[in-house]
Amino acid sequence: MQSATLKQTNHVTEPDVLVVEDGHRLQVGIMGGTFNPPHIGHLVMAEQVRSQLGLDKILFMPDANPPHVDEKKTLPAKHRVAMVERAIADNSHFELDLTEIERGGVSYTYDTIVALKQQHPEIDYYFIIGGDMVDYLPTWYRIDDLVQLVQFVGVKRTGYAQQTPYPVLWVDAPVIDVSSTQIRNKIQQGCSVRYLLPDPVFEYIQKEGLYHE
Ligand SMILES: Nc1ncnc2c1ncn2[C@@H]1O[C@H](COP(=O)(O)OP(=O)(O)OP(=O)(O)O)[C@@H](O)[C@H]1O
Ligand SMILES: O=C(O)c1ccc[n+]([C@@H]2O[C@H](COP(=O)([O-])O)[C@@H](O)[C@H]2O)c1
Repeated sequence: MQSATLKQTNHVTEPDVLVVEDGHRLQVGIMGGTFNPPHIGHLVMAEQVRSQLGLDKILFMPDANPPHVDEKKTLPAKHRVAMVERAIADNSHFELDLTEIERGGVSYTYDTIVALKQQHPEIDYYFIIGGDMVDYLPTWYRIDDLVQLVQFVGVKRTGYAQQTPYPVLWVDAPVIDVSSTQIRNKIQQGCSVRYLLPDPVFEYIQKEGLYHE
């Protein structure tokens, strides 16, 4: 794939101004999640998808209220946004996107992709999900319409084929068996989480006293 030239603003609350200068469509991945907190599993899968599919960039998009998670258990958006900023700061291909936080309400991916495609018809979007989530795609809001608008990318265990009624592009990546839930539990138990998330994220958690109760 020939790469397109990106021109972007640094203002995180506005969608980036993306200009295709050589006539090629931009290929942009979306890593959506609660990021409570972001961890190396998210970063490894995003980087593997970017590199293996030759995507121009990956948008890290924290959700406002995730469709399948109990709202009361989710940390306020300002903390999750601050942690994502810190987690992706050293990768120039990664970018924070506040589309869902700013829209508020339940973050249905269909609504998000419709909004993004209206703003940027020149971009092809790839929505990245963990292989385990692919089984749940039939439960997603307006999934039959959504698959017409976005290419789903499933990150799978090497050599493990998965069946799905929907078109999913599979990418192999090392299995990093870590989750935000596991990290929250470890912090609460006073157990080390070093190397499970980037140091700047852990420093933020400590500074703000998150997850200790
Ligand atoms: N270790 C991992 N390896 C591959 N994919 C992952 C991993 N952790 C999360 N994901 C994927 O990242 C996306 C966002 O996940 P999310 O922010 O909910 O993280 P999580 O670790 O699953 O959180 P929680 O434990 O709170 O449910 C989802 O598509 C999920 O499948
Ligand atoms: O739109 C839906 O129905 C839908 C259902 C489940 C998950 N999602 C999106 O998938 C991403 C990962 O979800 P989660 O619950 O693992 O944080 C996040 O961006 C959610 O908004 C979307």
